[in-house]
Amino acid sequence: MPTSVMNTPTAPQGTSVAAAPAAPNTTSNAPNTPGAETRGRERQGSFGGSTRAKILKPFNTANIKILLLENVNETAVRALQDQGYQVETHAKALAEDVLIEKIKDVHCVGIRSKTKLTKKVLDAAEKLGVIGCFCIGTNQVDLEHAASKGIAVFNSPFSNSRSVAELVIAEIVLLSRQLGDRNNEMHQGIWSKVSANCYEIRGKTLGIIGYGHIGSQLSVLAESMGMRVLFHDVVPLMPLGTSKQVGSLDELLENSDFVTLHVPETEETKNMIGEHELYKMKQGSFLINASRGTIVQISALAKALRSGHIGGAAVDVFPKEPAANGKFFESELIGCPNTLLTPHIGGSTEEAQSMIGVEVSQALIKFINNGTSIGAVNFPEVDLRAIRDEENSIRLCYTHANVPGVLLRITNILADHNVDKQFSDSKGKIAYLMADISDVTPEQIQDIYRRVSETPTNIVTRVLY
Ligand SMILES: NC(=O)C1=CN([C@@H]2O[C@H](COP(=O)(O)OP(=O)(O)OC[C@H]3O[C@@H](n4cnc5c(N)ncnc54)[C@H](O)[C@@H]3O)[C@@H](O)[C@H]2O)C=CC1
Ligand SMILES: O=C(O)C(=O)COP(=O)(O)O
Repeated sequence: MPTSVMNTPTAPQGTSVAAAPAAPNTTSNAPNTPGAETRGRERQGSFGGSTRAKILKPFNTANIKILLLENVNETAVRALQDQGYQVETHAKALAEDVLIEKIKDVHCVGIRSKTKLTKKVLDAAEKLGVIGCFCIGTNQVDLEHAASKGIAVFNSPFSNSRSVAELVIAEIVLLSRQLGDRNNEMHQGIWSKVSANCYEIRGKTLGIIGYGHIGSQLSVLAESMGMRVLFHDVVPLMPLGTSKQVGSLDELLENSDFVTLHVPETEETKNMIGEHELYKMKQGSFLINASRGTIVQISALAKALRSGHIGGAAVDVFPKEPAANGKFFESELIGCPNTLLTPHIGGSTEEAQSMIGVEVSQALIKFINNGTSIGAVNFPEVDLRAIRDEENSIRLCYTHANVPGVLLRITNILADHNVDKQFSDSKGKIAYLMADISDVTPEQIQDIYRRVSETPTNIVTRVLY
């Protein structure tokens, strides 16, 4: 059972904000930064008129350690520091052995698409309670294993969608005009003015595979450029504008001038585009991949480009990407005709990174301070309305195995207390219960904590004051 600042109270001396109980390995009992406290109150507002909402917190927030990797945006660093947390930042992804050492005693880790949080890495994380993916994709995290350890994972589901969609629009025009090749030639001092096989995109058909946040945004932009849009998705979706959902992947491939991929990396999407699919595509058509590198078979694509069957490709993501800027990149696609290669920059804009920083840091703060798991990708989504700002009121957050009989056990533990409100939900093998309890003495808090955390189904028990 992980014991950490985030989940283990010891000897409460009171329940007010300033006198929050010390965590087990706490050396200082300093109160929160006053700024954070005031801001928190403003955010939560008044509660039922005269009574304010209570600012919940996991003990002394200065004890919460956050590790941010891969140059997570400054908006997030500031927001987390404003809460009084200790924040360590790194510009790059860390090598696995370094990560295993660093992650040992942090309560929260923030990553982007490169850091692999595997079972091995997660098992080394003794105190980890929450992960923030400061991106859309969450395939780099072993989500199920994280959930089994009571670790909630949050991402930013759409803050960089527009940036990806705009990049793809640009690439459609660039491929259609062979701009990558012309640009390379000019940089080598070669003047080569050609119009053969260069086209307007007006009236051409764009085939979108995966009509989610990015695919649907792209659909609107492409139609405004005069394109016809077809899409393929595993679920029936409302077509935007005059776009049309087709019945199969093959139908999309056979009828599109441009094919663009916007699916997540899953068992089903790995190697989704190989030789068979490329040769289903029209002669001279174009392929764009800004989803995940494993979705397209690179050797097959290189072959189809060199043979001229595929007229050009724009590839932003690769099965193996260098760990950091300046590291060597190699791919069979280097040197292929009319092929645009970019270093995974689909979501790399100032706007997107700043919005992602705000969005994910807020989700992390809400989970750490309030127990709120709304928006978690691997965890039951649970929230309660604000707790009354009264001494002796607490919030119990209980992550447990999703098996019969648990709620009865918890009800028995809480039977003699005043449970103001309670909500619980489950996802797969785990469940999460939040309960606000009033009029409890410090001794009773200890007793509730001990009895709940000793239940056989316990994964993580936290008490917030
Ligand atoms: N290059 C970059 O920098 C970025 C890449 N991405 C990648 O783009 C992916 C898509 O992003 P969003 O549009 O936000 O995701 P989303 O979850 O909103 O949409 C994905 C769509 O794909 C569909 N889908 C899933 N499996 C499918 C299958 N086998 N066949 C057809 N459709 C399938 C889903 O039903 C859904 O509609 C992300 O998972 C991420 O990997 C996202 C942002 C930036
Ligand atoms: O949002 C995503 O899924 C991306 O692929 C963007 O990744 P990044 O934050 O640029 O490492």
